[in-house]
Amino acid sequence: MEAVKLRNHAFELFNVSLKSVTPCTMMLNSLKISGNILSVGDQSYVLNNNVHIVAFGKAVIGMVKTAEDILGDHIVDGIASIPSGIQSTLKSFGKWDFLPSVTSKVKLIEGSTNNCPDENSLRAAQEIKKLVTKCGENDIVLVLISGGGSALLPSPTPPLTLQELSTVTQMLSKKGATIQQLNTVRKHLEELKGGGLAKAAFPAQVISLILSDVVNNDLNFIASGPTSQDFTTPQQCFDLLENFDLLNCVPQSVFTVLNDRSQSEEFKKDSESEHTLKKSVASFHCRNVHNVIIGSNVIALNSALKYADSLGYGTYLLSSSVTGDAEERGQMFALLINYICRTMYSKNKPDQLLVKNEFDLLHRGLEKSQLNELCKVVTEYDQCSKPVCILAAGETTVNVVGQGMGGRNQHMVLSAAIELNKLLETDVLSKYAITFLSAGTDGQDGPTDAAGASCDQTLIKQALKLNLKAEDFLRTNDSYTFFSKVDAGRYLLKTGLTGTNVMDLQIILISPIS
Ligand SMILES: Nc1ncnc2c1ncn2[C@@H]1O[C@H](COP(=O)(O)OP(=O)(O)OP(=O)(O)O)[C@@H](O)[C@H]1O
Ligand SMILES: O=C(O)[C@H](O)CO
Repeated sequence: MEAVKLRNHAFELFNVSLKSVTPCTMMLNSLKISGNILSVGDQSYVLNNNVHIVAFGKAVIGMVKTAEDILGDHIVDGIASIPSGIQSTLKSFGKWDFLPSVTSKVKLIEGSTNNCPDENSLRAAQEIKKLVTKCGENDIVLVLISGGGSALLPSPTPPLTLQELSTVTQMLSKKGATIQQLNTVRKHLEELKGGGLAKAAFPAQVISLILSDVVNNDLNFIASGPTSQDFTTPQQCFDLLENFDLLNCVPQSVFTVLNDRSQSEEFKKDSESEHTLKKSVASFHCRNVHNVIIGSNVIALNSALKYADSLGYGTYLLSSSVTGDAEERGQMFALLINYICRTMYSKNKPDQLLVKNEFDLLHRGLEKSQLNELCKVVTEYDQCSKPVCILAAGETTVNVVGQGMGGRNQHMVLSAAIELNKLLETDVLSKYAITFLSAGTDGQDGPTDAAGASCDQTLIKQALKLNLKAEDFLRTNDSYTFFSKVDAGRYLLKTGLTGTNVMDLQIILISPIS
């Protein structure tokens, strides 16, 4: 019973954190209007029925809606490239405040099912390019960007085709490339990325409002930095393809595009310095651009912490930038759960297994100071009989080798569950109710209909009773099938597309069994 209560709490915490990152709230905090003056951060713009909206990403539909509420008749026209099915999902969840009015001047184009660029998103990207290209210096181009923007703004440089672009990005993603690596390649294979949109919009005044889904909020990589100056090079793309052993697999046109780009003026060495000409060309086009990050996972984490506190948990924020291999991170979280249980169980008495646990965690990248602090707070919570809530967030990667269905969150949770099952042998875990949840705030983990999954220390044993061997599902990247089968799929978290996107959240809840 206790475990089910914790699982429900974890789902609630996740939903609360989603609410805190609704695009509407963040847009209202960022755009201020007084008379005909629009203020965005420290910049002001004169409004004169001169605003053109272009938007792309999983969270931009709600951003468009709020921009319309704020700017009203100043909006002339607009195009938004949004994920397939998002309007009907938002309607079915009653999220009317995310939906632009039927008389909206912004044309919504749905595309890129499962984050794969398609003809619809290609058309949206072409229309976006056309719209910004016709804008002059008195026009304001309001660019609304969120994660998923790369797939929703495909602009392959000929002779590369849309299909070939998809193939290359999927190959890299499945090999476990980070979003920075993936988007480095996209920036050199596509026209509108890496500052390309800013270039097309020049000389208009460009305001980019960006909801971050990238660790450390690096502008250059969110949706492949369409309005920010790029500092990567075609050579880096060759190196990446080589490192991932893909040089012999990618289509010939990839080499054509990268080679052409290497030879272009932008990348020729400036004879006077080691800098490339590219920097000055790009900074020229970006000088009219005001890029503003309007929100990130820190907001989501803080609201979850607050809610956990109101439920009576003692809370601790572990990290807002969890990266690395999902399977390894899953093991790390399991060890961390065990470490916390041991810390509480040992009541400050010498405990050799605790020392070993700490050593393992240090080995997996957690810092000594962090573990000391964690021990201290957990002991305090235990002394006043508080259950514990640890939160983390970020984006991991998976080296997909199998043919199964899954996503990085479900993969991580399955890996954690396997490790917890092994740790159960040490006997301390059985004295605590625990839940571990990892889920994507966009509501879609990989190409599945689940946002993520949760587990406790009994999951693997339950699966074994059904003749399901968790290790096999992990090896074949089939975590979704696994979670769908155990306990009638109750460990899966299904939110539908959420209309926001600030990476993934991890939630650990631990409570002593009374
Ligand atoms: N069967 C699978 N098992 C585990 N992970 C998978 C599987 N298939 C895909 N993935 C992982 O899912 C991720 C891609 O999912 P998706 O396209 O939804 O990315 P995303 O990061 O959520 O998108 P964006 O950042 O653009 O919003 C990659 O990390 C990929 O390795
Ligand atoms: O669209 C993308 O490139 C990713 O979501 C990172 O922003």
